[in-house]
Amino acid sequence: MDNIIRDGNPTLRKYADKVTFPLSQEHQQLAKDMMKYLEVSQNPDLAEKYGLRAGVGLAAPQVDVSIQMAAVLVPSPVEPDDPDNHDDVLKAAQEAQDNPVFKDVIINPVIVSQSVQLGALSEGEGCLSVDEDKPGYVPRADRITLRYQDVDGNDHKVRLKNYPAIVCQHEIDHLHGVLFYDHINKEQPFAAEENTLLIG
Ligand SMILES: O=CN(O)CCNC(=O)c1cccc(Cl)c1Cl
Ligand code: NI
Repeated sequence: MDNIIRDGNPTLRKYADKVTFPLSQEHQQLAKDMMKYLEVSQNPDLAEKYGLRAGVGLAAPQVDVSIQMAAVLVPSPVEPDDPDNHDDVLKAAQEAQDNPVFKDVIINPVIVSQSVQLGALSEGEGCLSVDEDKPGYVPRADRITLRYQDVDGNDHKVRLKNYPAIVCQHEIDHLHGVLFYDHINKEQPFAAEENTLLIG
């Protein structure tokens, strides 16, 4: 996954192609590699060792494959007992990953319904394909109903809210050629429509 493309590469602005089943060997391997990247990037030691930015999602267009596939790994919010104790931090990161809030490779995802209620991460969003900081709220639907196929072609319909819902919308945006900062208010980046839920 050291081949993550950056903003400016036209692939990031394409509407990605639907995936056909059964998955080709190449697409099966890509799904595995993208999830592996997220797992490794969320392990503090390995992330440091390989110089990886942590990610909770990764979309195929970010590795220059314009298909509707994205890996999502939203860990549960486990805090270390003692944040200054390295072993505690590692243990917490492993535990957080072992029972994730949402973990799957979403293929041909469609948001079939979403709340009027908006939500935005209080810290804004980041993207492996956008090197410069883009401060500001990224207003999204706070709750979504998402239909997708997994790598085996099974249909799923899930209801997500708050952080996992935000992450999936960030990834689905990638499949539509949209980047998170497209949603940030240019005049007032931290102005959120009233009754926007600030998350985290
Ligand atoms: O598309 C995926 N990436 O660019 C990976 C790096 N960004 C993140 O993990 C990330 C960080 C903050 C908020 C959101 Cl929503 C996401 Cl997704
Ligand atoms: Ni991104």
